[in-house]
Amino acid sequence: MSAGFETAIGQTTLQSETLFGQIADDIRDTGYSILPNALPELLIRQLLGQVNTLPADEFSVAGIGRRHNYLHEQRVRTDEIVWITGDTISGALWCQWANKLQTTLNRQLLLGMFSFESHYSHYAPGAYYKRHLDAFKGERNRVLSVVAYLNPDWGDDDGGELVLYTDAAGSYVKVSPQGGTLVVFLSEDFPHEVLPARRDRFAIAGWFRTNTSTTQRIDPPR
Ligand SMILES: O=C(O)CCC(=O)C(=O)O
Ligand SMILES: [Fe+2]
Repeated sequence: MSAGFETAIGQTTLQSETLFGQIADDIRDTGYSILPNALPELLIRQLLGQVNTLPADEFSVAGIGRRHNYLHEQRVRTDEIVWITGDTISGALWCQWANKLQTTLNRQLLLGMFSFESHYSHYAPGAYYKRHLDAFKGERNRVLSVVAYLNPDWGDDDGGELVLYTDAAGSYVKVSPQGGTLVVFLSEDFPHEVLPARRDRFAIAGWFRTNTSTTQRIDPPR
């Protein structure tokens, strides 16, 4: 590992503490946080580098729901995903970053987050994800959603915005999937959708979960 790399990581660690504090404040105040230029540039470069070298056959058509009720529902979403593991350098850096966020938010907000799962997503031109919730009330499963965008130079005409509905009256915030932008929100509280893009759109979607293990069933599955 070069000295430059270590320095870069050192710098991002300091910035991360400020950033994580900001996310905690936002979640406490409104339940969501939208921060442009939030992810360390080095991390974005690494993640985009990896997603761009993944062979096409590693992506699978995304489904709705988990395990037994896993459906391929063309009408709801048309993106393709690859689950992220810590087995690659970029995957490990991302999981390390998410882990630090988890620790800070657990300490400041007492959310009881226990594990993290995330995937790369690729939306080909025209692909979309219709309005949905990432978790259902009462399940206490996915607690917090995190979306990180990897697209350099995303233009106003490129589409592909995330629309986050912020109240029952239908107010919303539109977020451009510009590289480095981070969106964090309480999974049960914010319906959202992804509008069709005019160019390839790369992102990471991740979820912090609580531990709902019983003696019969180990959850979350790995
Ligand atoms: O890519 C995005 O902007 C959001 C993706 C999303 O909502 C999901 O994967 O559940
Ligand atoms: Fe979602």
